[in-house]
Amino acid sequence: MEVVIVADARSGGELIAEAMAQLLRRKPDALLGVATGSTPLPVYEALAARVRAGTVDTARARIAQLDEYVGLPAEHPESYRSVLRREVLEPLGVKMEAFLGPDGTADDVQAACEAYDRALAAAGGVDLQLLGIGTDGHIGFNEPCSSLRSRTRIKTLTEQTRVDNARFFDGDVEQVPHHVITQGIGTILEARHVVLLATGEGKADAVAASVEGPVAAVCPASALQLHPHATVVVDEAAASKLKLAEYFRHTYAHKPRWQGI
Ligand SMILES: N[C@@H]1[C@@H](O)[C@H](O)[C@@H](COP(=O)(O)O)O[C@@H]1O
Repeated sequence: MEVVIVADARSGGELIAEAMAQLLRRKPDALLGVATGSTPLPVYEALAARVRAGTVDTARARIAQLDEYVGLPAEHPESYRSVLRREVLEPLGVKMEAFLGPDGTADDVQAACEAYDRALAAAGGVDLQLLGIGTDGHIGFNEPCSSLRSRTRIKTLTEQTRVDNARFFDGDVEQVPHHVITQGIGTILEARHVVLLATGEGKADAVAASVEGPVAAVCPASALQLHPHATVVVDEAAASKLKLAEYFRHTYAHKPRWQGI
């Protein structure tokens, strides 16, 4: 696992967008796994700026969804499908035909989850999966004690996550669904490169537990320690509880630049 400490969210966005751009230059039909939440927005903005500047071509890029609310119609403005269309696909100029996501309104939710795992595999697997992190260490919607080998499935949100996400539902926690579909931790770990971005002091405890704590289901993001190519990009505030911060700074500062992240 590589930890990169950046000055601020904007620099983190630039760093990860450049990694995505390099991937797309190498593999124009790369499958990018994307996350919702406010943290990844600087990544999408920086990548969209490259598309507008003509330094990266997304004509053949494909986008895969990480998680979804159960029961929200696809056209609901806060369904993650709508959010991703608005914040990722449209700015990047990627068409819905190149989008993969689970059906949050399926009658048979379990079948929809299994179908999504099959669709990801049939698409050749995710090349780069971008993740945020919940204050409790969740990735996707894999709440604490999710199996470290879990597949895409239905989960019940903790109250804390519903409260955290109420800001997208007029601040009204009652509107936040209780159930979600999320790629499992095992599914996420199949991506060729996993990149987690965390910014702000509120994520400092979760980052420290994930990076320097034991691999434990109680902190789902700690599963990234098992991935052969995992990058954790954190701003100064999110890095503030890392005991090995100086070591991470030193190793990244002396890394051959051609290696990228
Ligand atoms: N399912 C999403 C996660 O994928 C995201 O990482 C998390 C943190 O969101 P934010 O980046 O806004 O703090 O929110 C939700 O729970």
